[in-house]
Amino acid sequence: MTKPKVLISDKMDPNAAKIFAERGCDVDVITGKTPEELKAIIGQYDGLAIRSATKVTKEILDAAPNLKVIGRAGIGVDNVDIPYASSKGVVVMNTPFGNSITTAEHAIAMIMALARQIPEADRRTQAGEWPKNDFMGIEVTGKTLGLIGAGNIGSIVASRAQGLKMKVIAYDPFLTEDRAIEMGIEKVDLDTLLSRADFVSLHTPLTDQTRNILSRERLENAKPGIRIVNCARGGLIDEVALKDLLLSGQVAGAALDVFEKEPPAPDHPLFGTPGFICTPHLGASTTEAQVNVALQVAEQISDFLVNGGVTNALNMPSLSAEEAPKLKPYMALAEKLGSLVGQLSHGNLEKISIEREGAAASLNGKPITGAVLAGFMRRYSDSVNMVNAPYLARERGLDVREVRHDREGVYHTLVRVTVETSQGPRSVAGTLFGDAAPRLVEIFGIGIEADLAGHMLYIVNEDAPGFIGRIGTLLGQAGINIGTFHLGRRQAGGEAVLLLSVDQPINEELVQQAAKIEGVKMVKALEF
Ligand SMILES: NC(=O)C1=CN([C@@H]2O[C@H](COP(=O)(O)OP(=O)(O)OC[C@H]3O[C@@H](n4cnc5c(N)ncnc54)[C@H](O)[C@@H]3O)[C@@H](O)[C@H]2O)C=CC1
Ligand SMILES: O=C(O)C(=O)COP(=O)(O)O
Repeated sequence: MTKPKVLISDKMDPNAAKIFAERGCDVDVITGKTPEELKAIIGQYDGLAIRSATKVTKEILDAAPNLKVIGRAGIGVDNVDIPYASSKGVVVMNTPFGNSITTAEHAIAMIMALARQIPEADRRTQAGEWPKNDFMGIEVTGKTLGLIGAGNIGSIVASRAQGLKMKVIAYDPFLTEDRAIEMGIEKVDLDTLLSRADFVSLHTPLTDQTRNILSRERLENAKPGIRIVNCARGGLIDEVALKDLLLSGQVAGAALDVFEKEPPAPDHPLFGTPGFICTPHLGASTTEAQVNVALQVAEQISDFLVNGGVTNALNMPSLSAEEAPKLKPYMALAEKLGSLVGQLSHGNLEKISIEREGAAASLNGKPITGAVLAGFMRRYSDSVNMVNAPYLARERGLDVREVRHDREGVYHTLVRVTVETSQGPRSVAGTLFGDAAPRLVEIFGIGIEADLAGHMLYIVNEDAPGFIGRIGTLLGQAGINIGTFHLGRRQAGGEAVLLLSVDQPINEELVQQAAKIEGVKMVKALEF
């Protein structure tokens, strides 16, 4: 049997190459390639081990017919086009915990560096000055630290900051009151956090919800003299606004480890701004963390290529060979239902129930529950997969109920997902056609039949003549082609839902235009 070939395309601890060789893979270490150069060589590899520098785009994936697995030695996978990798059958894995302590420590280092202006004081002292009178710092003891995102890294930062006698408050839609109490922190909304925090530290992935979360408006309305640390992802902060507000004194200091574009241009607006310090994406760069993630990623990739084992995959379930064929379509259904309910629910999400009815009741419920939770939490975390979703849900205090009904209802098999939101319970249900094809059959109490796939538009409206024509015209004028069209309603003339699959992504502007059409109560663009 020929050995699987693996490429390590980013700088990685040498232990990774050693493990690959020991576990039966041929490994090449070729770093620093341009996308064009990578495209030229990627075709020969079965596995790719990366950090954040390699961008695994559609073009790279199209040039990689043999690629079976991508392993990220680290956490964030926003440099990988996961939907496209999934469509090409490429498994994407990360190492969700290997560098979290190290990154949390970097955030703490940034807090201290800001409080005492260490980089500037060092620069001027080494330049021969003795600027003792120019640097009046602040103590962190007794100050309030506001965490945006309290997952793995955020919660480690919280405990370290508590050791420094800071008061910690957090904004995270997935943080329950119980978990907050356990961590000894206070859960608040974002505006409250910004009005109270002396320091803010960001620890979320970059998603549609978190992009520009520290916008100009939010920064302008924050507590005067606030200090900001970002060791998560570029794109979470409006960098130009940050410069203006540092200059005005509204923001007293900012420490960035990550930038919207990396590496940033040499004339980046923030460079040279008083109160601004930065590091070149060093959050994960310690010997300990790099050994951890290199070993883990090499073990995971080689286990997959040599034995078929799946660990920390973001787009594939872990399953035994016997159960797999029967459960696979259920898991696809479950993930779609979880994702739908996650995309349509807002507010404090503390409870989720997964009911299996008819044929589904007799199956192993764990993978189905895992798939629902993975779909549900996907938009909150890069690291969630069907295997770790139940664990993460438990850790975050999400109350997960699994219910089996042996009776058969209208459908021979049914999976129902209900979340308790601050607006009350919201439930969706689906079945399998021909035991293979997942279909949504109910949405918030309204019967409908639809395949949940690709780009979709969900509309709640008053059932009235002429409405569908108006939506069709709007999409047509925007050059959006409708693939499928599904309707449901409570009763004639009552509340109706419309679910469209479309060939192009729907932008926020179009959503706003659709929301203005007469009779429309709610519009949401969905992605599956
Ligand atoms: N600078 C560096 O070198 C490193 C950066 N990172 C980045 O740190 C970030 C956090 O990593 P982990 O803590 O491991 O991830 P995690 O998945 O454990 O935690 C992320 C948290 O953000 C929360 N969140 C999601 N959407 C939110 C929103 N709209 N508002 C507030 N909170 C929201 C989630 O509920 C979750 O608790 C990731 O972006 C990761 O890529 C990770 C390692 C090294
Ligand atoms: O693990 C992560 O998310 C990181 O951002 C670390 O990035 P790096 O591997 O140091 O390029």
